[in-house]
Amino acid sequence: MIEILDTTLRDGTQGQAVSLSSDDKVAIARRLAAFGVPLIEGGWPGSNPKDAEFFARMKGVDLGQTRLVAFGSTRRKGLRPQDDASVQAMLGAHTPVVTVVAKSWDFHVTEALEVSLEENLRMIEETYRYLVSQGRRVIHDAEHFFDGFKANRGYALATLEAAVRGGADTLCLCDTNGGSLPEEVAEITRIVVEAFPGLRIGIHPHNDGELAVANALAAVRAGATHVQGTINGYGERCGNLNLTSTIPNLILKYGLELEGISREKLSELREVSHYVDERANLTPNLRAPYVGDAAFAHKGGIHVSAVLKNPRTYEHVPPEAVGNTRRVLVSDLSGRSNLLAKLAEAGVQVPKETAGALLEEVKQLEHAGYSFEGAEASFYLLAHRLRGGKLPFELMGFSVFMHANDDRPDTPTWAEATVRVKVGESVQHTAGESKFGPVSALDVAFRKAVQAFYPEIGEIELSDYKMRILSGQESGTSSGVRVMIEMHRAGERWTTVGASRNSLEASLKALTDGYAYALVKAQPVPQD
Ligand SMILES: CC(=O)SCCNC(=O)CCNC(=O)[C@H](O)C(C)(C)COP(=O)(O)OP(=O)(O)OC[C@H]1O[C@@H](n2cnc3c(N)ncnc32)[C@H](O)[C@@H]1OP(=O)(O)O
Ligand SMILES: CC(=O)C(=O)O
Repeated sequence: MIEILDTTLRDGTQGQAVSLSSDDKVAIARRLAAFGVPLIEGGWPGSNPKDAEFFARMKGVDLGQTRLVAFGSTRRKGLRPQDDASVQAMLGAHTPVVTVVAKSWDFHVTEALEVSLEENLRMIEETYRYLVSQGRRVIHDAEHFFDGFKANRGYALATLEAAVRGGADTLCLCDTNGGSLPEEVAEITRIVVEAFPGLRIGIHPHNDGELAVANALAAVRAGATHVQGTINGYGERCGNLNLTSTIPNLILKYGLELEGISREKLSELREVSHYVDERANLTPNLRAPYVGDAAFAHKGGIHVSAVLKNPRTYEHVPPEAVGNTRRVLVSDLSGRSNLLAKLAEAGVQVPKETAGALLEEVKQLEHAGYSFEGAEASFYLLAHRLRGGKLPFELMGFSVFMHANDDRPDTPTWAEATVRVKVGESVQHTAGESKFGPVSALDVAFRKAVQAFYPEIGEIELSDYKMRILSGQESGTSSGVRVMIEMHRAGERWTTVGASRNSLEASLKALTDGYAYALVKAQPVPQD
């Protein structure tokens, strides 16, 4: 049975760009407890008022089977634990479990702590004896254990012995600098497991060599039964062990049982990962194994063709096992299978023989700068048109003027736009203005032209607008651009694409596709 200690709220917040309010910390602790994480390290109460406040707020919170853990360090040199403010703050958090970081590398003892090797051993033993006497379970975080072991094996093992004499029940071996290799971790962990029978041995790897997951798995194979990491791998420098990759590896690949986190619970993994990113105000990693949007996204035509026949051909685990979904991407690397699968998602059945024309057009447009991979609404419209479906309007032309008031520099610039749009048999010629720029003015003019015929477009809002220069085009301001636009209405979101050497034309194409998609989707889909 493997015990997971989540340190997202402590070591995770030591990562660059990771900052959590105490509200965020409470919410994340609740979510992790509902997921079944047995130990949640909430922070260092002696470090800052926010962490102290978090532990005070958590006193009234029921986390079920989950136990909250306070973090701290061994007593300062020359002090009794009873007189050490940091040790007292750990106790003041009133958690049943504490994790204590202690030095195990002789170099660190003399260089960073600036104490003798003997004093460090006393600091460990006395701190733990005191914490245990106060009713705490003590997890010993052996900082730099692997580097320490390689430098001075005898001393590194002596620090563990001091921890055991003090009453620690878990010896967690930390790869603090994150540079160890899996074979070293496996060998050293095995030696420690054999040297301390009956004690729980743990692993706390960092990801500086991008080996944290491999190192955790190596340690577990060598006998470690306690694993420390963070959701999404947040943490100091390159991050901590990513639990969102490690937990499914332990359960699905090694068939191990995890305390509190069952196979069924694993189906919440993607949601937990995105919840924590949302709380931390960080964009989810597209390519995150198991939980990322791309983790089960198939793009190559050959892959899609095979996946549609049997998903195991290109998927190492079923996406639903971790709460993710399979996605088929449409691009210039597509075959007819991609297109057919994408159309089927939208409820449109097309025989494989008639998908050739659509495939050809997709490849031509992608060559011209379009990207349908993330612009599923534009792809849908393209398919609709090629299958003889009518579009609700036709854009016939547009013009844009920018006005700047040179003699009144305090007056903002403003844009004026006109559009000509054919709706049914009627040609509308309308104008719009905006102080927010030419795309906004075009939008005002366009809505004016179309809204009398389709009042529902008044409910549609723009949520995102991205423009980027097309790769491979190094022609300065005359380079082609691609514009991606996201729109929403009543909880539904869709994305469109436009590409051109003229940024306004690309914008207007993506914008009008966005409105057309909403109107076309509202009509019944004609079937072949
Ligand atoms: C591997 C890890 O992730 S360990 C956790 C690291 N996390 C953090 O440091 C975040 C929270 N830290 C803090 O808020 C502050 O650093 C505090 C409150 C802990 C200490 O602040 P300060 O008292 O101003 O000390 P400062 O941060 O400058 O230096 C750290 C001190 O801790 C000492 N120290 C380091 N490790 C240990 C240890 N295991 N046991 C005892 N003392 C330690 C250092 O020797 C140094 O002492 P010195 O001031 O006598 O030189
Ligand atoms: C304790 C800890 O966070 C480390 O050694 O990395």
